[in-house]
Amino acid sequence: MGHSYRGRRALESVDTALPVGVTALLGPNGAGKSTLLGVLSGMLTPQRGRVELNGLDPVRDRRRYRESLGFLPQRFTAPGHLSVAEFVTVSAWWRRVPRAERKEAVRWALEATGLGERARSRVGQLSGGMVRRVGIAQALVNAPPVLLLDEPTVGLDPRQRNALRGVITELGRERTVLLSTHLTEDVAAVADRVVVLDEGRVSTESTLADLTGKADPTASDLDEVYERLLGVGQPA
Ligand SMILES: Nc1ncnc2c1ncn2[C@@H]1O[C@H](COP(=O)(O)OP(=O)(O)OP(=O)(O)O)[C@@H](O)[C@H]1O
Repeated sequence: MGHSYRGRRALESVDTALPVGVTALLGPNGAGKSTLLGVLSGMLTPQRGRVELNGLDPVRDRRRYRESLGFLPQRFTAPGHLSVAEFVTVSAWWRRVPRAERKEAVRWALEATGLGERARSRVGQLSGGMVRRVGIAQALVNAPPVLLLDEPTVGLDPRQRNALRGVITELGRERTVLLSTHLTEDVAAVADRVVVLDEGRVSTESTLADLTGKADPTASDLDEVYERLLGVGQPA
């Protein structure tokens, strides 16, 4: 599938299937990562080709499509007057978490993102990193089979980044997680597979082990491979 903004091609032709597990989406600035995640989330409609998620079409099956995924957009915002718990509860309602399960779902999502203590804080009074965590909590709240996370670790402090990596690894055991990142540390810590986008095309699609020739590659192993693949040095 492909996508253009006012005639300018941002995604050329991407044809990929996403298995269960964590796939990291890598690529230089402007490669089309956010556009791809936007199209997969159903927020952007591809001008060419189609998207399907477990047999669901984002337009034809709008409601069920939305319920089967969680999406953290690159520029996540939330109404400042709501408390963290209120906002995540509204997200749970929107994604049709049954009323009887909503409280527990919100508790779990806030716990997973380290927001348990901030449940009553107003979103408008939180720091940038905290708002990012709220964005991750709303993506997780219905424990969807597919999670799309656009740069989830940006703005998080090191402790939270590590905690979130643990949560993502856990979620990836049974779900499909696609996350974009510029940090090879994120990739080494959580990913099973890597998709590299370059100028709107998939230039590489591989397991981490095949890509690096190592069973348990480190971030610097990945930096080396990345440099070789794109000839651009480290991810921007
Ligand atoms: N709303 C928009 N209107 C016009 N052009 C856009 C828009 N959003 C993105 N683009 C263009 O589409 C291309 C792909 O952008 P995209 O944000 O998908 O890349 P990215 O890989 O996520 O980049 P980054 O790593 O910087 O976040 C870029 O050339 C960008 O300038």
